Amino acid sequence: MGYAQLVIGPAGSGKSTYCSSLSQHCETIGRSINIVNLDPAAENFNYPVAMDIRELISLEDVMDELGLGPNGGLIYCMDLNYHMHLEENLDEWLTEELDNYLDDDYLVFDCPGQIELFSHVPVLKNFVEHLKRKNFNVCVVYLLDSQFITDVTKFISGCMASLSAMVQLELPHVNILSKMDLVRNKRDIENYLNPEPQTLLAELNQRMAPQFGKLNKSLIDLVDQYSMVSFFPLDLRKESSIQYSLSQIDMSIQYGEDADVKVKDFDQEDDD
Ligand SMILES: Nc1nc2c(ncn2[C@@H]2O[C@H](COP(=O)(O)OP(=O)(O)OP(=O)(O)O)[C@@H](O)[C@H]2O)c(=O)[nH]1
Ligand SMILES: [Mg+2]
Repeated sequence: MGYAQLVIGPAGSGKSTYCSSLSQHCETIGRSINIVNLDPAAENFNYPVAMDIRELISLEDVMDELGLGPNGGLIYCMDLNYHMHLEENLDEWLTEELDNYLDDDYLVFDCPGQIELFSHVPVLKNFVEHLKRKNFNVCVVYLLDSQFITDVTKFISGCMASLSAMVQLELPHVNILSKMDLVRNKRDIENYLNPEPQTLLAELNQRMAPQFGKLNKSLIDLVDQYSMVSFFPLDLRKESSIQYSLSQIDMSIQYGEDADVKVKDFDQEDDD
């Protein structure tokens, strides 16, 4: 059994930075972890790259040859079904690369930020099926920028994007609020880490015209029913914060038996 995190989230939400901090953290604690670049548009990394999709396909070539823009080009690059005509397709490339990893190996996939990849295009879904066939326990790590969460409407839109990924990928799912170091007023954010549905609804109603009342109620019910209004704050300056997120993720993919101990290590007090 292998283990994998699929790191997704809106463009610029901090996925690659998270991967590099995680890589450093694991090096510090002497844990083996392999970061995979799945972003054909990526230019440079601050982490050692174990596998790199750019070996297979480059966004620049696709844009040049097919006359696509950056977003269309990226979706093209990522789609397994489009690769039939390539000498080597993504499926084969993955199979070959994954064969280098043994039981118990832990992979972290740094995905591109195009929201289409996890909202309606089946690319990541196919990719996940492939990992499952290869006997990987996979979970989604959805990163949302803390700066999104300064008001309730942005929060709901971030939740909806996360929900698309949950519905489409059907995997264990960990929501993380990234860039906590940028949060000035901690109290604002704390209200959103584990909010009461009723409070959210009241805020939403206050922000919007009265005719949206029913829609707001349905939205909040939906978010509540998927019990997804729960984000872990991640502050990359703090080892304890990285450790805590990692322990939550590990639990969701049943990695390691000492997960309980790791949770206890986290001292919430040092956040203040
Ligand atoms: N202050 C702060 N800045 C961050 C943090 N994480 C990422 N950033 C900054 O946010 C920007 C985007 O970070 P990336 O890690 O490239 O984000 P990404 O999600 O990989 O972006 P795409 O791959 O383009 O979707 C960069 O300027 C980072 O330096 C963080 O924890 N704190
Ligand atoms: Mg990135």
